[in-house]
This record gives sequence, structure tokens and C-alpha cells, in this order.
Amino acid sequence: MKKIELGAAFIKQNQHLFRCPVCDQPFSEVVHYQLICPNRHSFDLSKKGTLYFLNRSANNEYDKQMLVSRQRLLSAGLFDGIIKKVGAQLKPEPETILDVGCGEGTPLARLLQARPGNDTAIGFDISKDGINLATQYNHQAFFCVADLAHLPFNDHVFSTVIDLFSPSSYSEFNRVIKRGGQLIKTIPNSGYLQELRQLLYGEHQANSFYSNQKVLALFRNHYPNSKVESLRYQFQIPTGYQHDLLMMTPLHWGRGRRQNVSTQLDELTEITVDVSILITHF
Ligand SMILES: C[S@@+](CC[C@H](N)C(=O)[O-])C[C@H]1O[C@@H](n2cnc3c(N)ncnc32)[C@H](O)[C@@H]1O
Ligand SMILES: [Zn+2]
Repeated sequence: MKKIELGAAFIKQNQHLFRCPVCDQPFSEVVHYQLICPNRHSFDLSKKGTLYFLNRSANNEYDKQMLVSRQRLLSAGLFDGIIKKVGAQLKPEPETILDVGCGEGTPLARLLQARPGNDTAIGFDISKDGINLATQYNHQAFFCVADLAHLPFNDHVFSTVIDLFSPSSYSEFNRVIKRGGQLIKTIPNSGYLQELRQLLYGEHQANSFYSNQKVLALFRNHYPNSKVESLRYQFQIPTGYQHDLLMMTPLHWGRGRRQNVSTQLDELTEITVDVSILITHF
């Protein structure tokens, strides 16, 4: 089946999940390849079977090159430890999953690969390049371009919302998560990609270290009963992926960056993944 047909089948079957980002009304019709709301605002599926919900162009620090590099490293398994831990939080029964700021789609693809195959899953990102890359995967998830500050989804429809390294909008998350559902957010800890930080910024620069304390405190403020799980592992960088590691995060253009690190970069064989996984139930 063509991608646009798969997208049309998804929105027909799951129309109840979506609401119009212009007037906030639940969509009332799917006609051909179009979602239409009661106020006649309409959104067309692209050839790739995705929807575009932004009503203004969005600036994004994640350009296509970064997303391609991220896809290469994630496909090589960089985040598999995180994905396994997130997957362990899901129920064995079918879930309705939303991946917030899904980027180029690899984490959601790999999460779903390890599931029985009965979930309903949507990934969205503000980056159109990210969403286009995500559609290269041949899997069951539906992808759209949207802003996490104004979600095009109805109230209390998702059983699990995941947010891996992306910004958050807790009022919107609270609105779309079902009672009995959960929010799983992953944030970097100070050791995250530390070998790369030290290579780029030396030992004592502000950028050499990362603190997640503010993000963690805000999460705890919103969800005092949340639990926090730490996860730290070493990833063996496959030969030829060192440059992708440099390109996949905004670290590569950070202030105070040292120049001419390519020889040392080529010699990097291991990288630390060090994260906190924040989980709260509704
Ligand atoms: C660090 S990346 C994480 C991507 C993906 N979750 C991953 O783990 O590879 C942060 C993502 O958040 C997205 N993002 C930033 N602001 C956003 C917004 N307002 N709405 C939706 N996505 C946003 C970026 O485009 C980017 O893809
Ligand atoms: Zn509308």
C-alpha cells in the first residue's frame, strides 16, 4: 500500500485522537486525504502519509544533517538501552502512544519493534525534515509535524506519552494523557556524551559539563509522586560513525568549541550514555 493510503487508513481509524489546532474542535470528517473540522479547517495528508499542523513556519536548531547523523547512530544502537528501559514501563496490552519531539523517528520505530504490534502510535516533531526521515521506516506509527506547545490531539486519549530529550509542555501533556496513563521523560545526566564534551571544550569550560537540575526540579514540581530511574552505559562507536556523533547534537556548534579535533575524534571508540528516566502516572 502507498504511504498516503496507509496514512489515510490511520486517520480514518483514529480520527478521535486528533483535534483542529486552529479552533481546538475535534475533527469531524475524513474526506479522501483530508481531515476536516466542524469549522471547515482542513489538513491534507502529504504523499508520505504525514500531516502538517503548524500554522506558521518554525525555526529549529535541528537541521537535516544533524537528524541524518542522529538516525545513523540511533540505528546503530546508541539509545537501545534507553528504549529497552522505556519499553519495560509499557503494559503488555495495546497502548496508545505519543512520542513528543520524535525527531527522525528511530526511537519510536525500535520501541514498537519490541512490542506485540497492536499499539496505536503517533510521533510528531516541529521539524519537517525529521518527520520526512521518520517516514522511511516501514512501521505502524503515524507521523505529523506539530508544536508540543499546542497539541493537535484530543483530551485524555493517550495511555503513554514519551519525551526523549525534547522540550515539554506539561499543561498539554496533562490534557492529552488518559487517566491511568503515564508520562515517561528522558533527560541527559552530567555524564551524557562526556567524552565528546571534553574533546570539544576541554576539561574546565562551562560546556564541558551538563546539569539537568532545573528540568528535574520542574518535573518534580509538576509531579511530586514521580519516580526517577538512572541509566548509564558505554556505547562502542562503530568505525566511521565518529563524525555523526559530533553532528547529532547542538554540541558541535556550541560556544567556546575547540577547533581541529578531527584526529582525536577519529580515535574515540566509546561514548557514555547517562540519563535519568522520569516516570509519572495519571
Ligand atoms: C534532542 S532532539 C530529540 C529527538 C528524539 N526524541 C531523539 O531522542 O532522538 C529534540 C527534538 O525536539 C524537537 N522540538 C523542539 N521544539 C519542539 C516543539 N516546540 N514542538 C515539537 N518538537 C520540538 C526538535 O525538532 C528535535 O527533533
Ligand atoms: Zn478548526
